[in-house]
Amino acid sequence: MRIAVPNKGRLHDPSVELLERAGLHLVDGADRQLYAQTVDPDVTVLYARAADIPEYVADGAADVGITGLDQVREAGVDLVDLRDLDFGRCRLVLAAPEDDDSVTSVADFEGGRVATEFPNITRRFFEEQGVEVDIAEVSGATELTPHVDIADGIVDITSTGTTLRMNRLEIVAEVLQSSVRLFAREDTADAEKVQQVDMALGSVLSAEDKRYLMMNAPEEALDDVKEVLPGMGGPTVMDIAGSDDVAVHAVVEESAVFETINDLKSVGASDVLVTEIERLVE
Ligand SMILES: Nc1ncnc2c1ncn2[C@@H]1O[C@H](COP(=O)(O)OP(=O)(O)OP(=O)(O)O)[C@@H](O)[C@H]1O
Ligand SMILES: O=P(O)(O)OC[C@H]1O[C@H](OP(=O)(O)OP(=O)(O)O)[C@H](O)[C@@H]1O
Ligand SMILES: [Mg+2]
Repeated sequence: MRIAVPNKGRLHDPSVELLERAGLHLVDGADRQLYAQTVDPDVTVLYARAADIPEYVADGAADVGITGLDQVREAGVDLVDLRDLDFGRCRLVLAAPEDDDSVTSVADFEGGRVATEFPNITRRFFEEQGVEVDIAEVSGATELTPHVDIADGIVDITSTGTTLRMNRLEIVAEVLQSSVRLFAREDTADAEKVQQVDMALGSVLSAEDKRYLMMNAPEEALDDVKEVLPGMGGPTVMDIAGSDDVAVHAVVEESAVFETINDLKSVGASDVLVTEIERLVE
């Protein structure tokens, strides 16, 4: 099975890190190679540009791919969106110069010109809105084009909004919300290996916002301890040799840890350890 992974750009590092954390260690994963083997002899990584990954998966060069939803929509291929991997979160927006009052709505662009690295998404967006525009395809620095009379506005990626602000552009409309996903083809989505990879990636994401709590508690405090533990299922309780205390282990939402520890202390728990969880297969 072959996974297409961004070879460079901002998606490369987090994609590789996620695979590593999922246990799919790259054994000859030197950067900028075309292929890398993983610890699973049946799983190979194919490095490709984020923008080419949708085609690679659609054509069968890879079985699954990790890339942005924006790239899949732009490529216009029909892939199965298996899982949101929770990074590369951004929005594609239509934006225009702050000081240009002639383009403050989508309809204002009628007969105008829009510069973008995403011509297909942009064309579909304006078609759906029933607005006719010329599209100028550019390959970078899109934000400059309205200031040099190449376009009236742009369709481009924004996340923090810094780039738009720096270029004195304001958002006119949202075109697409994107994030990085695991994509498969219709005919690979149910394959056993694909499901295993999907589950492994999912187990990393599920573990991210959880913590593993370990503590000691007097046996008679056990009911109170259980009461204040909001965890998944019941806690694991173990005898401690030569002690009247028991050891209690539980998985707790990270957001609840602070409050839970205070509650645990007040019902008599001691020696509370909080650790991160690498993976959680539910
Ligand atoms: N500012 C951002 N915040 C969050 N995600 C982003 C941002 N910019 C881009 N992305 C996501 O990352 C994807 C790839 O962007 P990136 O800039 O790494 O690639 P690229 O510019 O095509 O790289 P290159 O041209 O160097 O191969 C985008 O399609 C989008 O899904
Ligand atoms: O809202 P912001 O946080 O400012 O992010 C938006 C910017 O991020 C991306 O560029 P990137 O940094 O990937 O540079 P690139 O143009 O070289 O791809 C995108 O093309 C925008 O220019
Ligand atoms: Mg970029």
